[in-house]
Amino acid sequence: MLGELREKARARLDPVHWDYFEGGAGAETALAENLRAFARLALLPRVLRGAGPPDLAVRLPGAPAAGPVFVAPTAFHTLAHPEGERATARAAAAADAVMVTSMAATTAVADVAAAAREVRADAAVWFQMYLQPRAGVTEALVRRAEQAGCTALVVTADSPVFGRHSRDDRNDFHRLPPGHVTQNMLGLPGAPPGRPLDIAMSPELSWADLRRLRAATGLPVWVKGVLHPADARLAADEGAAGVIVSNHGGRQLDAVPAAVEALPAVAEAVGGRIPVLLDGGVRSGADVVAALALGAAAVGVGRPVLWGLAASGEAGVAQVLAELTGQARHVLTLCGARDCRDLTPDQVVPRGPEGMRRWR
Ligand SMILES: Cc1cc2nc3c(=O)[nH]c(=O)nc-3n(C[C@H](O)[C@H](O)[C@H](O)COP(=O)(O)O)c2cc1C
Ligand SMILES: CC(C)CC(=O)C(=O)O
Repeated sequence: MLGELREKARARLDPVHWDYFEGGAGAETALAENLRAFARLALLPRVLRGAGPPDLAVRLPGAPAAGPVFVAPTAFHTLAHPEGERATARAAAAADAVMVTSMAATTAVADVAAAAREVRADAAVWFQMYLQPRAGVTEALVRRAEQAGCTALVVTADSPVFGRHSRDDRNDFHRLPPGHVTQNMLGLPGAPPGRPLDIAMSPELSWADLRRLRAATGLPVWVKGVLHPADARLAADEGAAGVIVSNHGGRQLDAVPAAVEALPAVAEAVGGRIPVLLDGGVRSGADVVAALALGAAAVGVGRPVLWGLAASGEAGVAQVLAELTGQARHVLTLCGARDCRDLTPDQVVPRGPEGMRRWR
């Protein structure tokens, strides 16, 4: 089903925009590995545990009762569908999925949050941001997110520079076509009148900037793009609400491991002090359950949401979230789990003859 939506999206989209959504950095090794790494994993169910139908609700800072699948932040949804992020937000709210809206969204955060709340008064919308070096910009964005009613901030830390997306270079796709605007970037300090401020990436950022952000807001602050266990430990020390293990869908450093391969060491380093989320390559309920068993509290999906949106707007995103959540429920039941936390890392083994080695 996801495959069908993907093909429908490909057929509908301008090939240049398809390449932007679908592509990765460099040779697209990390992008491919995100999928291959899940394919290399098998699940070991437990039996006769009297578990009953699983309870899928997860409890996170900024989302007290959401499903285990969230919408990872992706830019430029109006390129996929005229209703853009509003359609995504409505589908996410209806599915109890946290929507992380991007600072590079083509709909203002206030409008994204309002669309979600039309569907559910307590819908969780989080705001993703790249900390901005220009004075006052980050603060202004934080105020907008707070005023919009966002319940958490997500700081993307894996982007000290823009990733080099080979397909975008080939297509010379480096700015939005007329009619599409990064609405969050309008009217900020330094923005040209009537035009959005360019998003800046800065290699100068440090934990001190995260500290400043935390001092400037009462919202929980997640750190996205953590792969090294030592950084996960630092994030916990620094008071982050949680970390998101992610290689940015293979769009930043191409030499990194698959997200799910980085997850176990991060979960171990954090030792339950803060929740760990994961995104990158999640395409099935079995992928969701494998990540939960390896220590994720919930998992994000990026491209599948864009496929749904491009294929059929809000209904397409709803289909993607329903499919993944429905599969996850089925797989949890087959694994004998009561809920999303009732799984252990020993229930995930490598596929192939080596998989069961530890029990021999
Ligand atoms: C088209 C596209 C745009 C993205 N834009 C952002 C963004 O604005 N901010 C961000 O933190 N991550 C961004 N990401 C990364 C996603 O949040 C997420 O890490 C990734 O898509 C997960 O992998 P998946 O697409 O395999 O599910 C983007 C990813 C894609 C595919
Ligand atoms: C506007 C970009 C910075 C969005 C992004 O993070 C990406 O395309 O991966």
